[in-house]
Amino acid sequence: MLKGVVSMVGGGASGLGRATVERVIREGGRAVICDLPTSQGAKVASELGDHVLFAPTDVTSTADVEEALALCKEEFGRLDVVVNCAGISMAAKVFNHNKKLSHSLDDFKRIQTVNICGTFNVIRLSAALLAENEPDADGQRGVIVNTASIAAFDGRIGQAAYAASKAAIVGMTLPIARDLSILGIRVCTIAPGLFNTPLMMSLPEKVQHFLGKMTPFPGRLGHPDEFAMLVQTIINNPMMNGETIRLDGALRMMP
Ligand SMILES: CCCCCCCCCCCCCC(=O)CC(=O)SCCNC(=O)CCNC(=O)[C@H](O)C(C)(C)COP(=O)(O)OP(=O)(O)OC[C@H]1O[C@@H](n2cnc3c(N)ncnc32)[C@H](O)[C@@H]1OP(=O)(O)O
Ligand SMILES: NC(=O)C1=CN([C@@H]2O[C@H](COP(=O)(O)OP(=O)(O)OC[C@H]3O[C@@H](n4cnc5c(N)ncnc54)[C@H](O)[C@@H]3O)[C@@H](O)[C@H]2O)C=CC1
Repeated sequence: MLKGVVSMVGGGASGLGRATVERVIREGGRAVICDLPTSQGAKVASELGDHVLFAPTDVTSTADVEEALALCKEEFGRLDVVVNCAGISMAAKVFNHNKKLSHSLDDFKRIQTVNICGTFNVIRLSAALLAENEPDADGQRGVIVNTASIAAFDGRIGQAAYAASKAAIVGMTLPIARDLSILGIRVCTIAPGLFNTPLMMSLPEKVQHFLGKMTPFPGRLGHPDEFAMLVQTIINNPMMNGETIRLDGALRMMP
C-alpha cells in the first residue's frame, strides 16, 4: 500500500520510472514526474489522471529541480518519497583499435553529469522538503530510492563511462544514508539487470540477444513493474537503508 504517499520520480516519463509512477498511483499515492521537456512526461501525466503532475525538469539543473519541488509542495502539500530513475547510457571502448579511436572525453563527462550529478542534485535539493514531514513512530520522514545498474559491478566491453556513473551511485548510497539518518530519511539504491525499456532497446540487436540469453532465471528481460515492486518494498520496509540491491535474475554479465 502506498495510500497517501506523495512521490517525485526523476525520469518518470519512461521505462522503470514510468512503471514506478504507475504503481504509486495504483496503490493510492500521488506522483510528480520530473523528466525532460522533450519527454513524454506531459502525455503520461494526462493519461494517469489528477494524481500525477508533470514538472519539465533536467535533473542536472538546480532551478528545474527547485521548481519541481515547489510545484509538488503547492499542489500536493508534501513529499514523502523520491525515486531517481533519470539516466542515460552510451557505449564505446576506451580505445577502439579497429577504428583507431579513443573514447570521447565529452561523452564520458556527459554520462557522469546526468547519472551521478543529476541523482545527487535531486537528493541534495529534495531532502529539505522531505525533512518538513512529521516523523512517524520510528522518526522516519522520507525515503529516497536511486537507480544504479549491474554494470556498476560487471561492466562490459564499452561500458567504462556508464559503469563508472553507476558505481558512483552505489558508492554514495551509504554516506548519503548516514548524512540523512538524523532527519529520518532512508536511502537505498536498486541495481537492475536487464529490463524491457526503451533504453535497453537502444542496444544493438546483437548485444540485446546475447545478454537476454545470459539471465539464468527467469531467462527473460525484466518487466518494468518488477522494478517498481522493489521500490514499493523498500518504501514499506523501515529496516532497508544504506544498501544497494541487485535485481537481475542472477545475471552476472560476461565481458
Ligand atoms: C546504437 C548503439 C547504441 C549503444 C548504446 C548502448 C546503450 C546501453 C544501454 C544500457 C541500458 C541499461 C542496461 C543496464 O544498465 C544493464 C547493462 O549494462 S546491459 C549491458 C549493455 N551492454 C553494453 O552496453 C555493451 C556495450 N558495448 C558495445 O555495444 C560494443 O562493445 C561497443 C559499441 C562498445 C564496441 O563495439 P564495436 O565498435 O563494434 O567494437 P569493435 O569494432 O571492436 O567490434 C568487433 C566485433 O566485436 C563485436 N562486439 C563488440 N563489442 C561487443 C559486445 N560487447 N558484445 C558482443 N559483440 C561485441 C562487434 O559487433 C564486432 O563484431 P562484427 O561481427 O565484426 O560486427
Ligand atoms: N533498462 C534496463 O535494463 C536498465 C536500466 N537501468 C537504469 O534505469 C534508469 C531508467 O532506465 P530506463 O527506464 O531503461 O530508461 P528510459 O530511457 O526508458 O527512461 C529514462 C528516463 O530518464 C529521462 N532522462 C534522461 N536524462 C534526463 C535528465 N537530464 N533529466 C531528467 N530526466 C532525464 C529520459 O527522458 C527518460 O524518460 C536509468 O538510470 C538506467 O541507467 C539500469 C539497469 C538496467
